[in-house]
Amino acid sequence: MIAIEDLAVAYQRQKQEHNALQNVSLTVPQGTVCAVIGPSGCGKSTLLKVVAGLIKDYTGTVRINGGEVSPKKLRIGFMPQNYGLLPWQTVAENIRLACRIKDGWSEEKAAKMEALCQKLGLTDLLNRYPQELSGGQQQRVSLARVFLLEPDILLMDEPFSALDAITREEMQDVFRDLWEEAGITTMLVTHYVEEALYLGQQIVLMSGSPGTVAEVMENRWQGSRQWKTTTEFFAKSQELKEKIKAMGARTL
Ligand SMILES: Nc1ncnc2c1ncn2[C@@H]1O[C@H](COP(=O)(O)OP(=O)(O)OP(=O)(O)O)[C@@H](O)[C@H]1O
Repeated sequence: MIAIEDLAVAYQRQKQEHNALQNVSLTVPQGTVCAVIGPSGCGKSTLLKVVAGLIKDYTGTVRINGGEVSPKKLRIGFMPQNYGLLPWQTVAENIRLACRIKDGWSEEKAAKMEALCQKLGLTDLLNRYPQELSGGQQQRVSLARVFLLEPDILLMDEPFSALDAITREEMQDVFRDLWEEAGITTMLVTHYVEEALYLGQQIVLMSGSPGTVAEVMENRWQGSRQWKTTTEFFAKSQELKEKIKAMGARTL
């Protein structure tokens, strides 16, 4: 579980403090996906960086499974928008990387990696380098790496936004299938309201600036392909887009 209470973050710019986040409180229950949406610059990435332990200078409390945010003690899976692959390492080396650092390598991990690669269609690409792959393939490598790690929490910062619409939807399904098996507590930052409505059990709408939680919605249809084709889904998407537009931002 991720529990955030009264979080505030300020950045220093030109010798002045600028509040990026203020009064942010939210809870992500164990084994659920929380989708965070909101206008550009409202502090979504800042929020993820705090939970990832990358930003330590904040006020308020952030607890993961009841304890402090400690990347040394916890397994934190982080998927950035640009996939975060090392260009000088092959696909296989990239997938093994996080596991090797955390646990060393084992036969069990090798078997799990083989199964994941088969599921993700990566078996024939293992000796290639990231720059020899399409965006969708790179995204699959990034997913294989993070699911092989079996993290305590998974943080995804606009993971599918660099992909074309068809590949993006395909990758949402791939993620949904992997997540359903692993049930990892996940925070997903996205610009796409449809993605939030498809993948998030909880949808957190943030407003800026400083960024704060404007609304929290429960979404009991999460993960349902059928829900994506309903007029209700379309209406809900429009409603969310209007809310974000009303905050003075463009959304997709
Ligand atoms: N390192 C930094 N130093 C100073 N200001 C920063 C820094 N990083 C972000 N900011 C500012 O903090 C605010 C929140 O930024 P953040 O990247 O968290 O927003 P975001 O909601 O993720 O934006 P986007 O949707 O465009 O990616 C913005 O006003 C941004 O300009």
